[in-house]
Amino acid sequence: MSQKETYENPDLKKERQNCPFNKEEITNLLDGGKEKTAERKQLENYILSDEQLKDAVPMEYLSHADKYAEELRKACLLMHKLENSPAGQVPTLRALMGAGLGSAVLKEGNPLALHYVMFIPALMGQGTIDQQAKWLAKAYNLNIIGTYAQTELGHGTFLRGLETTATYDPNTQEFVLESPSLTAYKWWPGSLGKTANYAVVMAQLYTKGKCEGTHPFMVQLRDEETHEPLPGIVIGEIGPKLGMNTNDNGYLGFEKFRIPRDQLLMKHSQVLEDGTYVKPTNSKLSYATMVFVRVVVCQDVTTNLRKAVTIATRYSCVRRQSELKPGDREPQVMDYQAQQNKLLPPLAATFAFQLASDHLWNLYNTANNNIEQGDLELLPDLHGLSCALKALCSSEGANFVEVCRQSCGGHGYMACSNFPRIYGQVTAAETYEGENTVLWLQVARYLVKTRKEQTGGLSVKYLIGEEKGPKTVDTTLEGIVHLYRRTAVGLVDVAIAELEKSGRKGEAPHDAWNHAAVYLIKAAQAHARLFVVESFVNSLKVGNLSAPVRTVLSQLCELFIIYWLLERSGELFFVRQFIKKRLVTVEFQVRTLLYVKLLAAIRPQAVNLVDSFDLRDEILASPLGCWDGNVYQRLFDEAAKSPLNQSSVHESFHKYLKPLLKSNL
Ligand SMILES: CC/C=C\C/C=C\C/C=C\C/C=C\CCC(=O)SCCNC(=O)CCNC(=O)[C@H](O)C(C)(C)COP(=O)(O)OP(=O)(O)OC[C@H]1O[C@@H](n2cnc3c(N)ncnc32)[C@H](O)[C@@H]1OP(=O)(O)O
Ligand SMILES: Cc1cc2nc3c(=O)[nH]c(=O)nc-3n(C[C@H](O)[C@H](O)[C@H](O)COP(=O)(O)OP(=O)(O)OC[C@H]3O[C@@H](n4cnc5c(N)ncnc54)[C@H](O)[C@@H]3O)c2cc1C
Repeated sequence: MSQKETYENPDLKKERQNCPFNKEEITNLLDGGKEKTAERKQLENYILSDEQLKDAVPMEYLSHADKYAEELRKACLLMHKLENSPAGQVPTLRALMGAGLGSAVLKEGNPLALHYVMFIPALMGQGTIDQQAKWLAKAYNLNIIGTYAQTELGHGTFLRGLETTATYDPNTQEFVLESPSLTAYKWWPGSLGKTANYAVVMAQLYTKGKCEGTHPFMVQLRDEETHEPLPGIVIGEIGPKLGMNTNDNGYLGFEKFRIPRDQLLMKHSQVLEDGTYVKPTNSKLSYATMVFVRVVVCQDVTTNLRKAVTIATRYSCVRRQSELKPGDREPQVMDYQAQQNKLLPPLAATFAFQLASDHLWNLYNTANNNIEQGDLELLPDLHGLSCALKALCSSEGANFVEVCRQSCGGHGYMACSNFPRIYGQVTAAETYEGENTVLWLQVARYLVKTRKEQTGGLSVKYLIGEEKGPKTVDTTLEGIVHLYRRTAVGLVDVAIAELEKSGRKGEAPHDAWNHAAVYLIKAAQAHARLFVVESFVNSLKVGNLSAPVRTVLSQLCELFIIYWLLERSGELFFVRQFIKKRLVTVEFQVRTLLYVKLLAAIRPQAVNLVDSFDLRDEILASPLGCWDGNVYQRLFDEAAKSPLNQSSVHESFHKYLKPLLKSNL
């Protein structure tokens, strides 16, 4: 392991004895190879050995403004360290922006995240070669710091409803940016409040008196020297949030603010000098930056889930409570089947989500390269799958993190457990980059279209043509994946039937769509789950895995597939043919038995599995999850840091409590 302590909790020590598989093999698998693991470890040593990047006091004890200042200090220091990073700049940046290494230093969100996660990608995806030449080097060198300003006070989801206008003035060859109402103010963009001095701003483009829809504009917001907002720019921070409090989300208004014509990012559409508008090949190309972020969010929430599962699993093997066998020593809480039922499905989910996210990342790269060559064929499938997996990983991830917190009892409720921060991050991903319900409906639109038109991309091929596979109960893994497939197809058909029923009643298509939302969302979720389980099963068929690693991963795969089936059993009842054939009842009896057996089979390997994630204590940032299992001492040490413990009697006693006590005498 990366950290060997002198103390090791005896229960954890026992858990780690006789591990039947090579932990490093799993670590390498998750990192993407032995060399990548070595590179990651080297980078972690480089960053985490720097004393200046350590917190003097826990962040919870700082004011809102001090938290921001402290995190900005560390974020800037990290950028200075980039230059000499042993891992090279790009891998270092990737590690520093997300929930892994970066979160060990910047626990409540990186004030520079949006610059790298959205501003630079927007420039690359939306700017012409000339525009990239003008801005990209400046952005990479941090001569300018940007964000992505799209959401407004009045609209986040419905982009066609955005109110900010950019009106072309051919006389001066400028665009005039304007916020025509309070609800037109940009509201939410990360880093906008205090950090960024530039932004890619999405605004309704008007030229020759006609609105051409939302387009991206490169806009300077603050003076490069003084950092004061430029005249015509109204800017500020929106205040404390449930989590991510050092991402300085902000607001922004425009008062007839002028920018040159060539600051419309013109890779896909242009406005010529005389104001002539040149259309893009596909109007949704201006949404491409969001697609990229949806893809990386899947990876990010998976890393966060891994942290939560590691903390909860180690703690559950250290924690002893109650009585299992009368008269015996109190058992490790992990030995309760109920606790295994809480923790082993999320443990399995970390593998399932990572494998599906890897698949999505590959699709993104292929589709993006094709788009660069003018071939948009993969775009609908990429949009459908990125929406589906972003919504699935973030919603299931947030639920699982909460279960992990609950599994740690009272101590899980402490801020220092790190669950509040992890939850704050994962649940934010349910909302940002497309609110999940809205994304499910986008997925459903793609599924319905595919099923009806019998044409679609690779991820929806199963909806085209006749259903293949066994029609009766088949208890093999393939058989159960087929049940997922039949459910997914069945739910799309149920949704279509519902739409057609409304149509026959004379409802307009948009009303029919609204009235079928419950079915449409269920169909979209079943599709996403099918994709995840298929990726998991297929990944285990290929790959150079040793027999012991294949065995434990297969157990996790089977457990996860059955867990979801049991959890979502209600959905099977929507598919009429399942009930007719009594398939549901028989399947459940068989599966529940197997699920319980799998819990017992995986239980002894739980600590070894989370150890193989190889997450350093600094990244877990929780006394409950440390490698050494010295939970109680560490909780005491954390309590000692409370400002209320710096004196035996707090001054407020004399001010408020003492007079009150006296008055009662
Ligand atoms: C490494 C670390 C990673 C991450 C974490 C680190 C830090 C995190 C810190 C901060 C958070 C980071 C980022 C958050 C930033 C944001 O939140 S930015 C704002 C994001 N906003 C949204 O996502 C808005 C959601 N809304 C939409 O996307 C759209 O409005 C809509 C899709 C819901 C609807 O758009 P419409 O124009 O109305 O379209 P439609 O009529 O429904 O559909 C028309 C057709 O267009 C297709 N389509 C829609 N979107 C896309 C797309 N993106 N790509 C391709 N195609 C698209 C749709 O499928 C329809 O096709 P048809 O063939 O059926 O007509
Ligand atoms: C932490 C965080 C960071 C963010 N960072 C950025 C950023 O950097 N840049 C940026 O531009 N934005 C950012 N955002 C904004 C974010 O992208 C939006 O909040 C998000 O897209 C949701 O939009 P909304 O707030 O308008 O929600 P709404 O759309 O108002 O959602 C409210 C409810 O209405 C429902 N609803 C809306 N439309 C439909 C529909 N068509 N059918 C059915 N139900 C519907 C939703 O499901 C939801 O339940 C951030 C948000 C958060 C929380």
